[in-house]
Parts: sequence; C-alpha cells; structure tokens
Amino acid sequence: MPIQIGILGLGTVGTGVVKILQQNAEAIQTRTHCEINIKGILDRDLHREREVSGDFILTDQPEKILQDPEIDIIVEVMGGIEPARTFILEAFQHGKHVVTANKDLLALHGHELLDAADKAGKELHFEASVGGGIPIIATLKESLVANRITALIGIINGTTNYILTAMADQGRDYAEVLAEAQQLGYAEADPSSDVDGLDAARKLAILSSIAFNSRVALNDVFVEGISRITREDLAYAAELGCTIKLLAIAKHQEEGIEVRVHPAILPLTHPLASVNGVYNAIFVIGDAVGETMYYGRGAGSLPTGSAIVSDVMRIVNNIQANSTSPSNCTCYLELPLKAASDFHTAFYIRLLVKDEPRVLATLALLFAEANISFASIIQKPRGHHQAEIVLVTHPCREGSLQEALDSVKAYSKVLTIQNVIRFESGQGENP
Ligand SMILES: NC(=O)C1=CN([C@@H]2O[C@H](COP(=O)(O)OP(=O)(O)OC[C@H]3O[C@@H](n4cnc5c(N)ncnc54)[C@H](OP(=O)(O)O)[C@@H]3O)[C@@H](O)[C@H]2O)C=CC1
Ligand SMILES: N[C@@H](CC=O)C(=O)O
Ligand code: NA
Repeated sequence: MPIQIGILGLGTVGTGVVKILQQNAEAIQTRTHCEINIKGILDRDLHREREVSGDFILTDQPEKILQDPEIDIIVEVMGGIEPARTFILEAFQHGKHVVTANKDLLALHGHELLDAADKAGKELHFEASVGGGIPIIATLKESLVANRITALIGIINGTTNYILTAMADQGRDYAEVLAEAQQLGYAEADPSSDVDGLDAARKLAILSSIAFNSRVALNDVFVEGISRITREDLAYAAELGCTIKLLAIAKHQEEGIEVRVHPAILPLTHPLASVNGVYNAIFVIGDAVGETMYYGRGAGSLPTGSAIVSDVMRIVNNIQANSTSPSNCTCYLELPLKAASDFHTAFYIRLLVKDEPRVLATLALLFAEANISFASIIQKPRGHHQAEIVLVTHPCREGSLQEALDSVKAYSKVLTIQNVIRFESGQGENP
C-alpha cells in the first residue's frame, strides 16, 4: 500500500517537492520500502500553467486534503501565519503527520504546533525552515545529540549575504545590489524582513531552541539589520584583515544564553568568512565534537524540496517501523536569557572628527572612563581640517560601550558617529 501525502501550496517549494518525488521515485521507494504517492495538492489558483503535472488532484478546497482519511502526511509549503497555522492544527486533529518549511509560523507558534503534534501522537518536522537544503535541524536533534552545544554561529539569510558579498567584492552600493537580489528571487516578498534581520532572527529562534533545549521566542532575539553597512565599512574591515557578515549568533554561557542577529566584523581566517553570495552556513561548536560547519543552499525550489522530502521519508520509515509519535518538543530546560547590555564583544567605531590636537587623546580618555581600551586605531584625512577615525576596542560590555558613546556624542570635536559594528571572533567564547 502506498503512503499518501497531501501538499498545501504549489509554489516554489511545492513544485520542488513534486519534482523530487517524481524524479527520484525509484530510489525513494527502495530506501523506504514503500511507494510515496501525492494524492492531492491545495493551491489558490487552479488555472495557472504549472511546471509539474501528475496523477494528483489540484484543489482550492483545503478540506479535500485535510479531511481525506487516506492521506497520512501533510506537507505545508504555502507560507504565512494564517491559514497555515489552522491547517496544520487541523491536520493533527485528523491524525496526520506534518512537514513544513514555514519559519515565520514556527518562530511565532512553534510551541503550540509541537504541543499539538505531541498530543495527537503525530510527528512535526521542519528541516526546510532553516538553511533550506542544509541538514542542520536533524544534525542538532540527532547527529550532535551527545553534545552540549556551546555556540552556534550562522549565515542564515542568503539575500543579505549576497548583498554584503557584492558590496565587498565589487564595491557596489547597497541599494543597487538589493534591487538585484529581489530580481533574482532571493529576497522575501517584503525584503525588509531580510535586510532588517528578521528572517535570520526567526531562523535563529528555531535553531537555538533546538541547540540549547530551551525555548527561544522571536522576541528574545536581539536584531539589527545591514542597511547601515557601507562600502567604506567593508573597505576598513578588509584593511583589518576581516569581512562583514550578517551573523546569527547563539551562545550558551554560565550566566545564560545570548541570541543575537547583527552585522559583525569577522576575521577572514574564520571558515564563515568564505561563505559568499547566496550561500548559507552554520558553524556549530559542541563540547565533545568541537568545531563543525554545515554549508549549502539556504533557499530555492529543489534544495528546499530536498529537506522536505527527506523529512517525509523519515516519517514514512517510522510509519513502516510502527514507531511514530515520538516527543516532538525538545525544550526540556528553561535557561535564562542574557540582556543585550551584558553582551561582551569588541567594537569598531567610525567617527568623523575635527582634525585638531588632543582629539584622539580626549577620545581615549572618554572610553577609558567607561573602562574600555583600544586595540587599534586607523586615521585618514578627510579635507577641511577633518579626519575619519576608526577605533577598534578590546572586548567590553555592551552597556559600557553605550556609556562611552554618550560621552563621545557630547564631545564637540566629534562631528558624526558614522557607524558602530560588533566584532565576532567566531570561536564561541566571549573574549
Ligand atoms: N522559496 C524558498 O526558497 C524557501 C521557502 N521557504 C518557506 O517555504 C514556504 C513556501 O515558500 P514558497 O514556495 O517560496 O512560496 P510561494 O509563494 O512560491 O508558494 C506558495 C504557494 O501557496 C499558495 N497559497 C498560499 N496561501 C494559500 C491559501 N490560503 N490557499 C491556497 N493556496 C495558497 C500560493 O498561491 P498564490 O501564489 O496565489 O499566493 C503559492 O502558489 C514558506 O513558508 C517559505 O518561508 C523556506 C525555505 C526556502
Ligand atoms: N529570503 C530568504 C530565503 C530563504 O529563507 C533568504 O534570503 O535567505
Ligand atoms: Na535545513
């Protein structure tokens, strides 16, 4: 007897899922000892020309999929919060397992959905929701389960990585490269969720909850986007032997966990520094395994479809072995969350100042009053008796840096604070 699946949404990812199930049908059947058949697909538009066809019904009526007693597994790839949330809850009520790629929904309602799956004794899988085709959720839940994860640092938004790579390598402007990323279909419908860091924050909430076995909600993630990064900052980063990436950082320290998404200056020697263009990668440190990294395509029809179909096959294997209904929720701890003022990093501070005696000495004094010292300084003339100064601090408390910046703002010889960017050593520990 084939196992029947129903798909909600025949867009980019839904089409990839159908293609993989059709193209690799023989290998999939051999590996699962079972035929997997697409019984029905829900989509709004029944008349649009499609890249795929097959022996399935295409319907715009959700009950035809959700209430079909023959369907065992629902694949939700329609996106959005509602009605996706209601459809998934309904799927559990009707005794179906669910696979979803919906990071927006999981970041907001993951707890509710995992509870509903547990209550129904059904499985909920979501490998595609973070890093597209990169196997990172299964890696954290299964392959690294013997470890205490101490740090996870990811490039998990392809759009922003594409933009920063093009700005760094080709010296192009932010707005121009963003428009190109939209044309290429990398960006979300509303690209502000990419460039403002929200897409990466949603993915980090999902990943860190799994990595630390403690629920991290979207609101727990400190978020800053890339829109204030300029070509000048990228050029200074290069001068310092570094690059700038939008990093999703989660660390488990004695005081608690910190979860943050922001642009960070990263040494070129770190493996994440060579993750370029639209590619994603997640660097994970486990107490036993040490440093590991997972790299690949974070989006796209077939890469994302690969993660979905693998999740479907995992469920099919469990159905065959009569061993479904495991515990879906892995958050058995309640770890404290560190406040942003307690983050501890080095900083890059770019200032436009009056080029006069004692300015640098006064700046050193203002920072010293907040207990912050400099690791290096770059100064360049900017004409009209002005100079641009880049100060690189030794690691310090974020709260202390804010105090120092308040004094710097009030200092009359400082014309503008052009930018402030955190450093990330990428080694897990806070220096
Ligand atoms: N694209 C990617 O590379 C990745 C996507 N994801 C996630 O996968 C999911 C799907 O993304 P993607 O395939 O790109 O999205 P698309 O917009 O390409 O596809 C969604 C499809 O579902 C249909 N749909 C949406 N709402 C409804 C509804 N209420 N009833 C019936 N049909 C509906 C849409 O119809 P219509 O077009 O008419 O709105 C569309 O055909 C999202 O959650 C996304 O975040 C995750 C990783 C990567
Ligand atoms: N807009 C996202 C697509 C995948 O989630 C990205 O740029 O990574
Ligand atoms: Na993935």
